Amino acid sequence: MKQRIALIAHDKKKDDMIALAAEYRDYLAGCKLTATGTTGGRLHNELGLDVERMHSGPLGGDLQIGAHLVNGEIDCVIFLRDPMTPQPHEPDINALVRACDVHNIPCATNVSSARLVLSRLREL
Ligand SMILES: O=C(CO)COP(=O)(O)O
Repeated sequence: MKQRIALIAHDKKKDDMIALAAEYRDYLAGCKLTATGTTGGRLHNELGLDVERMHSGPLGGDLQIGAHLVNGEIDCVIFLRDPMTPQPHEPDINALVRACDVHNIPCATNVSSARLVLSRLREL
C-alpha cells in the first residue's frame, strides 16, 4: 500500500521543505501526500507533486491533518516547524504533534530527522 505522508512547513522553513522534497521526489511521487495549504501549493507548483491540500495552517490546516491522523489515514508527518517565530496557531501545532504521540505516528520536526525517516520509509 502507498505510504500516506503529511508535509507541513512554517514560512521560514518552506525553502527547506522544497529542497528536502526535491531530494526525495521520486519516492514521494509514489506516496499519497497531504499538506497544509501553502506548503502543498509550493510542492505542487515547484516539484509537480500531486498533493491533497488542506487549509493553511493558521486557518486550521494542522487540525485537519490531525483529524486524518486520528482516523488512521496518515503514516508519517514531516513538520518543519520554525522554533524562532511565534505562531498565532501554536495550540493547533501542539495538538498535531500531540496526536502523533498519542497514535505513535512518526513525526519529524527538522530536516535531519526527516531525512532519516524518509530514507527508512523508502526502503520498506
Ligand atoms: O502554518 C503551518 C503549519 O502550522 C503551515 O501552513 P501553510 O502550509 O499553509 O503555510
